[in-house]
Amino acid sequence: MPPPDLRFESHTSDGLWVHQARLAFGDRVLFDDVSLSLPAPGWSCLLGRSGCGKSSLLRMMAGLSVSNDAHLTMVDASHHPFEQRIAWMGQQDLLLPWRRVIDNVQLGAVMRGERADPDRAMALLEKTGLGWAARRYPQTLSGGERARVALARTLYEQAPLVLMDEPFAALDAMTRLDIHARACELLSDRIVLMVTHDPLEALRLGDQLLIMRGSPARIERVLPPEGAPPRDPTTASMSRHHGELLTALTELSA
Ligand SMILES: Nc1ncnc2c1ncn2[C@@H]1O[C@H](COP(=O)(O)OP(=O)(O)OP(=O)(O)O)[C@@H](O)[C@H]1O
Repeated sequence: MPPPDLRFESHTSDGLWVHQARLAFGDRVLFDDVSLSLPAPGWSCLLGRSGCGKSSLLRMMAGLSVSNDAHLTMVDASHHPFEQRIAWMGQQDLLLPWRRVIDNVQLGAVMRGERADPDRAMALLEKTGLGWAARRYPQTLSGGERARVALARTLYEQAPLVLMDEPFAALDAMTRLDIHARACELLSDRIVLMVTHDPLEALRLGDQLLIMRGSPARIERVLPPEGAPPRDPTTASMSRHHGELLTALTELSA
């Protein structure tokens, strides 16, 4: 049997735009009339001080209810509704302990009542280096291995837009470097918007860095160092950019 085709046609080659995003809780306006543009394909990393509304913006883009006073418009060239075209990866892997790893990868299809594709799930596990773990249960895996299962599950969803809320925050530095490289390769055909608190992670992965600042917050676009992601974190240029970004973020927090 031929291997499953893991290529992906996004139909969003012109990028994706968010317009007029507004979020308020009562009198407290977190952001208003915020716009951002996400390249397709490409990684955008969203940074900003704690509480400025990064996760809320991501949740709003995912169509989740955040507040009675929350609104945004999302458009891309396809003009298809976004509900079926978004994958989510958060800090918690949300793997079901009573299902084997391969069944966790296919969970979305099962929950939607669709026919699962075990060959495709297996091929994605192989791609994340976890083919050997397909029949294991999640609790028998390390944190880094579980994160790779969650990545395979995200990839299983053929969604052009992948929203990530600090997906690698709980991992140690070496495990993070490894999963950065894998995620970068495997999600290279998607539009990724990732919230992160780690400037180095943003510099390593981002095609663009978006910084939320101010009250109400607005979004500033910062270009990362030259070179294609995943960038080597040990170069002098990365160290310099890391320092500059940390300073900028510290100033924002003052
Ligand atoms: N239901 C709610 N009612 C009132 N305030 C809320 C509600 N949900 C969130 N907030 C507030 O909205 C603000 C933005 O929260 P959000 O989690 O989006 O921030 P964030 O930038 O992602 O923060 P962090 O970086 O710490 O995760 C916070 O101050 C939070 O307390």
